[in-house]
Amino acid sequence: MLELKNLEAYYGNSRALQGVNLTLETGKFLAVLGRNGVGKTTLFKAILGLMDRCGGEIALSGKRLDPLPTFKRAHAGLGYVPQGRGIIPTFTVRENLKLGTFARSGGDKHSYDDLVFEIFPVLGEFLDRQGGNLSGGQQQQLAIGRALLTNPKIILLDEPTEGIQPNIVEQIEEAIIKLNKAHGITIILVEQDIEFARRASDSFVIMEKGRVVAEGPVKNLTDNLMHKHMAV
Ligand SMILES: Nc1ncnc2c1ncn2[C@@H]1O[C@H](COP(=O)(O)OP(=O)(O)OP(=O)(O)O)[C@@H](O)[C@H]1O
Repeated sequence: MLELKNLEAYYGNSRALQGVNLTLETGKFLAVLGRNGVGKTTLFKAILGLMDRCGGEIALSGKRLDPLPTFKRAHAGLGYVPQGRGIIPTFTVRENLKLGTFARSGGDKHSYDDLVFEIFPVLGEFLDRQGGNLSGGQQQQLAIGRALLTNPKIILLDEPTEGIQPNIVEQIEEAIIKLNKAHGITIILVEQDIEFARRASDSFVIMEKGRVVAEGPVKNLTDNLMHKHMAV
């Protein structure tokens, strides 16, 4: 279980997260929704230890993560697929994937090495191609593959379908759902594509101005709520 208690995060003196409380059971799928600039990416960065200043508590399976540096949070089981994918363009696909393995904890037996190429065969075909020469959709697959190679318990995905051509969007969505449903990986997804969020997730939170303003099981994610809190 992942638990956030009164999580705050600051850019300088500006408080971008205003005390977020959240509980996510192992193996579940949570969608984090909200307009641009409400703090969704900041929430991910705070969970991962990528903010300069935070307050509150983060615990994974009862173990406090908030005192730990980012690499130890990765060892504890947090995988990240950042907005914009974060592929190193001059590294090959093989080298980009290798980066994921550096974030594993030693002696970890459970490995998704084969699964990466099973769900994204194109990565196996393009192992020696530079990351920067892949299409946007292929780069997104690479970013998800790299996160999988960290052997995560939870993957945080920040707008994985943003700017991706429609034929690959479907593959990426199905892969994310499979990682959750077939492999038991807990997923937290930031997404503007509400239909994907509805289809894939068990529960949702909607953020405004650094706070959670609505939450519940996904069946309660009504059109009314969407209109009230999102630009649809
Ligand atoms: N590096 C930064 N320095 C200062 N303020 C920032 C920085 N990054 C984000 N912010 C501010 O923090 C707030 C939350 O931004 P954040 O990127 O977390 O929102 P978001 O919900 O992820 O939006 P988007 O959907 O556009 O990615 C915004 O007001 C934003 O302007």
